[in-house]
Amino acid sequence: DFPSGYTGYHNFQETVTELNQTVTDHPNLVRLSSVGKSYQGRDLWMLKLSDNPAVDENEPEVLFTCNMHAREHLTVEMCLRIIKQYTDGYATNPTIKNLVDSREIWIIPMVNPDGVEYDIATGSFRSWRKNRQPNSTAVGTDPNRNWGYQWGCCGGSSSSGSSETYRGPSAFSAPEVARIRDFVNTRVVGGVQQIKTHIDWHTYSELILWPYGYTYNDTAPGLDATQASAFSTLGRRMASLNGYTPQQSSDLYITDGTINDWLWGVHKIWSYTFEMYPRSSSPGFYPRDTVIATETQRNDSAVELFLSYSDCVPRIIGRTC
Ligand SMILES: NS(=O)(=O)N[C@@H](Cc1ccccc1)C(=O)O
Ligand SMILES: [Ca+2]
Ligand SMILES: [Ca+2]
Ligand SMILES: [Zn+2]
Repeated sequence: DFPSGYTGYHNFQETVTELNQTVTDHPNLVRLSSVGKSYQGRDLWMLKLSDNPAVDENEPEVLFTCNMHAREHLTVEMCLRIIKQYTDGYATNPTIKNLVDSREIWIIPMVNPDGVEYDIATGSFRSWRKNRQPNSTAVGTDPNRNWGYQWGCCGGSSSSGSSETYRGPSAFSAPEVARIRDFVNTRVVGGVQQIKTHIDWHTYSELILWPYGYTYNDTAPGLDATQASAFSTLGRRMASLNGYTPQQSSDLYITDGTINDWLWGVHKIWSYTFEMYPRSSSPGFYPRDTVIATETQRNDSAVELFLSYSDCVPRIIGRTC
């Protein structure tokens, strides 16, 4: 489990308990389901947050994914913060009520439960990143290099099983990735993808990143200048609210097979990565639990702005949808 100084972070079971408690406390706002199983058989839990949550209403849908990388424990706390903010705040905050009533928000707080449990199993952190799926030479596929848009195209991932950025033997070979793919694919209703926007939460560096990651070019097939402008305008506006640095993800380094590139490339979902606190390698992946409240609440206004534009991101540059 988490060592002393870090017990405020949620392990897999504590996350499940928190989700179940949310259902108990707010049965008219949330519905809990699993999108399937991790490699080692843990449920990939997903909470739906909306009015009439048992009904598929014609409302823009939003996806939040957290803890794809095992050691990035602050990110599960970010998903739990969003859940708390938009359930506990519903009765008293009209802005929150309006957003919950007019959107359907899907939250997957722990994308990589096997990796999380492995990272904390000995009581000392192991700096584990990947999932726990064996490969021909080692263990672990990087879930953020295993998506099937421009998979392995461009030197933004590794073919070596021991690498931290191992892309897997094929796209979607990681069960955790395949299960989220399957869920997103079910949200194509009448030929229209219902999910409009997405944030994938990572640590660290305090960045807001948008596609594409596989090319340095600002525009590329399926991402024109207007769309690039909408991505950067919303990205910059959110960065002004949380103090992170906004940039196209390839300005950081080239990546291929990321969730962002697949969600945009295949589904035209406005997909961002937020790299949370800290800015640098001290304390890097392992800030003590005393920072959780501050560093999750730091994103409250950016998340609110994001949800407000989730019906039509190009509205931020004066376009209609
Ligand atoms: N969280 S991190 O340390 O793994 N960094 C991320 C950064 C990242 C995330 C999404 C697109 C491009 C780059 C990564 O997947 O490499
Ligand atoms: Ca609804
Ligand atoms: Ca819907
Ligand atoms: Zn990460």
